[in-house]
Amino acid sequence: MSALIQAQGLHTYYGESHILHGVDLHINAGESIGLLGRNGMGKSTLIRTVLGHVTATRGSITVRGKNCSRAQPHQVAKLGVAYVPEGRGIFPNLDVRENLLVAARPGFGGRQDWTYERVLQTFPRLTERLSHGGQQLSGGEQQMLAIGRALMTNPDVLILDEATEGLAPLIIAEIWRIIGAIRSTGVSTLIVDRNYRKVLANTDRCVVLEKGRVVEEKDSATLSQQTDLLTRYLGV
Ligand SMILES: Nc1ncnc2c1ncn2[C@@H]1O[C@H](COP(=O)(O)OP(=O)(O)OP(=O)(O)O)[C@@H](O)[C@H]1O
Repeated sequence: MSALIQAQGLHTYYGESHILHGVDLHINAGESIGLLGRNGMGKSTLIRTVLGHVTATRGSITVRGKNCSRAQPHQVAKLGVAYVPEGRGIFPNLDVRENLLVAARPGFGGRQDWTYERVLQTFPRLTERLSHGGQQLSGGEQQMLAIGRALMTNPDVLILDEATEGLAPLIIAEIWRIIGAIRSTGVSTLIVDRNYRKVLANTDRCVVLEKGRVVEEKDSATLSQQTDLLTRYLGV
């Protein structure tokens, strides 16, 4: 299987701080990957490096075989990689409908699978809020809108960093349902979430980071049985 995203030997710094120490990551078409590790281990930095928000000082990144080691975020996005950032990034002054439509564009190779109607079918709650401004939405609705906006770009890979952070339990359950629904359509997902059990249950494979290094990489079903490893690396 050819990897949609292939990162090898990434070293990333913030100023003098050396955060990633030779990280490899690959995501195949249709695959769902979890990124696990305690706070501050480099999960968001890895995502930001792959997306081109930060440039690795060493290592290589390819997306669909194209060299993206020095790519800008919009170039990575054009290759079919969508990102739902921690903190959401919706337009507060636009209503739900406008927020979705302004994000719409064909995916890589002109794919237009995710129409406005289809996105709304996935998010019944947004359908009830179409004319509400972004700033009038609850945190959970804003998160759904952020995911909906990412889908409007017809991505092949959807990256979710702490998608359930700070939300009420019922809304969290709804977000996981949505992630499952997206996964079943064949879109690849890369998921970071504090609830490692949910990550393990909703992914094919997990990569565990500790202090900027990959310390485990296993299929999620196997890893979920290995409580010794989970205790060691996730402190649970
Ligand atoms: N913009 C930045 N400038 C300097 N240091 C940073 C910056 N962002 C993150 N760091 C540091 O880099 C390290 C890795 O952070 P990162 O956010 O990638 O970890 P994480 O595994 O995603 O953890 P968390 O769940 O807490 O976000 C931490 O020590 C953090 O303090």
